[in-house]
Amino acid sequence: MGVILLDHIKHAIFSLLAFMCFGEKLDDVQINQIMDVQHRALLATIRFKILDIFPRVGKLIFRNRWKEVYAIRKEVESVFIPLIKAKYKVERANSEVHQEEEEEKTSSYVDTLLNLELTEAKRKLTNEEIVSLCGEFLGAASDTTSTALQWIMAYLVKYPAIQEKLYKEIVRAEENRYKSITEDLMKLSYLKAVILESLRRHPPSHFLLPHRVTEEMELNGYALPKNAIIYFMAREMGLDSNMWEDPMEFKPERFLVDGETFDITGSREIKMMPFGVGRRICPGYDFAMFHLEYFVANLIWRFEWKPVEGDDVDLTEGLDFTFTMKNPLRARISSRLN
Ligand code: HEM
Repeated sequence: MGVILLDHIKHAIFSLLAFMCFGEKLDDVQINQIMDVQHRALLATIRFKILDIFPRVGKLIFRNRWKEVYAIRKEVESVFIPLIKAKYKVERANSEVHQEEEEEKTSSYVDTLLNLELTEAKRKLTNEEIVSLCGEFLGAASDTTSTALQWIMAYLVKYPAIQEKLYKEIVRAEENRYKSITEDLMKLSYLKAVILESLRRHPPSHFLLPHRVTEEMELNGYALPKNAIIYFMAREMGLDSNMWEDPMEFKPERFLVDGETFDITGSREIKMMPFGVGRRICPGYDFAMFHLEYFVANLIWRFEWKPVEGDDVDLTEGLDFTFTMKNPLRARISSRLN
């Protein structure tokens, strides 16, 4: 039969991100509630894209759609604001009593936002502004990371030799007992190569966010007028046969070049851009890489993953918010600890 992995991946990633965002270990009921409202808010941004095009006239013509947008926004606020207010109370109590201890504690995203002072406006952020920023954080981080993790696991299920090689690297690191989990992960070059190869083959976003040309210019003989909107084709870059040998093949070894670390930020050379590059690069790329390394290392270290009999692991892409697996990964999992 096998387990369908996607729901578990989504729940695990979302729980971690909600902890980073609100600084609380929320229970499953709260996590499901945030996931649900966040999902519907994201769907609304896609369904109601037209409202961006004619914001003023649209308010009259599409009155009912605007009502729906406000309703979903109110729902998001009703879930997020109590969590923000709870943080606010803790902040105040702590700053009155233990200011020094507080400085040493790890902050959540909401803590940072509560402390932020808008220097020009000389004010703090409102609760509603914090809700929007938390929504952006969870929206940008959750689907992308879950999608990437599912693709990586799909390749490891499909290619047992690659899974075995990765497992051996993880076990070696365990035996060597590096100082901390972060240090362990940094030394696992094959793990990093597997993740990079999967991001090259299946970047969760095929296009980056739209970028606007700020001044008229010429690029490779093409005239780009001021204010033109540019879409970068991230997926095509990773599959360019001028850059990559056998681009359709899954070969993590291509990222193991003489102990060199591949520069995902593209500051030396741009060969692929699953996170974008330059000034607008994904601000969470380092987090995302760390989370992927952490989850993949632990899932492979603890369990052996096999395809379901008669299922060859279908790598066809389908579109959700990101480019995910059309047929979600199913796998047979057995503990390696027996
Ligand atoms: C595998 C996981 C991820 C992938 C593939 C990914 C990819 C991207 C891409 C392609 C962009 C657009 C860059 C551009 O237009 O130049 C972007 C933007 C963004 N990402 Fe990520 N991302 C991931 C995870 C994360 C995480 C974990 C966070 C937060 C902790 C995050 C927060 C953001 C934000 C806030 C933006 C918008 C930045 C802006 O408007 O300039 N992302 N991401």
